[in-house]
Amino acid sequence: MNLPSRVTLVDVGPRDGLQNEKQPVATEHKAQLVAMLQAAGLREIEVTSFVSPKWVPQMADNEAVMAAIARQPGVRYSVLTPNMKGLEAALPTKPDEIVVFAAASEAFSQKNINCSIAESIERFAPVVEAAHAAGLKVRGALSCAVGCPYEGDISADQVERVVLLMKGIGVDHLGVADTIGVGTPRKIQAAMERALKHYPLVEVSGHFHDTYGQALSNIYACLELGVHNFDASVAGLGGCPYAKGATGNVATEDVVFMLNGLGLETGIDIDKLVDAGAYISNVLGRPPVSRVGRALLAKRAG
Ligand SMILES: CC(C)(COP(=O)([O-])OP(=O)([O-])OC[C@H]1O[C@@H](n2cnc3c(N)ncnc32)[C@H](O)[C@@H]1OP(=O)([O-])[O-])[C@@H](O)C(=O)NCCC(=O)NCCSC(=O)C[C@@](C)(O)CC(=O)[O-]
Repeated sequence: MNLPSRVTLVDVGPRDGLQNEKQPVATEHKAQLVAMLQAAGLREIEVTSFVSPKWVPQMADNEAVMAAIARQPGVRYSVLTPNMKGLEAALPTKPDEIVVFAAASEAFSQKNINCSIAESIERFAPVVEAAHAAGLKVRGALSCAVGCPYEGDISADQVERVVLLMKGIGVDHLGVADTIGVGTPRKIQAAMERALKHYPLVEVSGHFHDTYGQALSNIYACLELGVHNFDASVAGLGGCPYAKGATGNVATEDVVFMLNGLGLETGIDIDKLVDAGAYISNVLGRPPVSRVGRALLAKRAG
């Protein structure tokens, strides 16, 4: 089987990873995390979100974080914007890309962004148009692509329905997200195939939480389809505020270790990545969730 020879990883740790932290994380630590990720070779980093600070207090310093990052040429910095208010606040901070986020589940859409799927698409349409007018690419995240914490199983038909809605408003890239990590390889492939019916391979990505330990298998299953863009979160940081019990995204270190073993290029230096994971874990006062991170740190310590 021919797997893609090169894989692009978006580290979503600074946003998805930290958004659910109860203790405030200082802006300087967030900026330092971004600096260490780019030093490790990450070329796409999801930095923050322009959402309501009442809903997600940890992201309230979005403007300050965007001002504090030391931008490196060739690195793309993305931010989440759920509505025009978010986009208008984000644009002056000069992101390279914005992310709108819908769900394949009505209940999750209500809990996460306080509106139905149809209303969310209506809200995103002017965001996409304005982002394009500003020369920015728009990624779309599609949450609960295989399962929802409120509705249970989600069918591939439900996924395709929202994929088409996103495509209809001009979203450039479609990220298939297993928000609560219940997906297994064939289910993930079924959801992914619906995205691939409407988006080219290069504009589809996987975003897999590792709650049930399936994320690496799911990434491999997507590689088998030729998908070569994935989100991951350094140190396995994260969890969604609207998906109780869901753990973080698959750890970037674990993904890079697997891809290195498969001989697939990422351009990422795993030792520097482990440093970034150790740094933020130290800030948070707990060991990295990443098994590779923990193993390599233990090896270093002798
Ligand atoms: C979407 C809203 C804002 C709707 O929230 P709402 O309450 O329906 O909005 P509203 O328009 O009625 O406004 C209510 C208040 O929020 C303010 N407001 C309104 N919009 C903004 C904004 N953009 N930035 C800052 N403030 C905003 C607005 O100004 C007003 O302020 P007030 O008058 O009460 O002082 C809210 O539901 C929200 O912020 N939700 C948070 C969603 C979120 O961040 N979820 C986590 C990220 S998604 C995710 O993690 C999943 C993903 C992407 O990783 C993939 C996966 O794994 O599934």
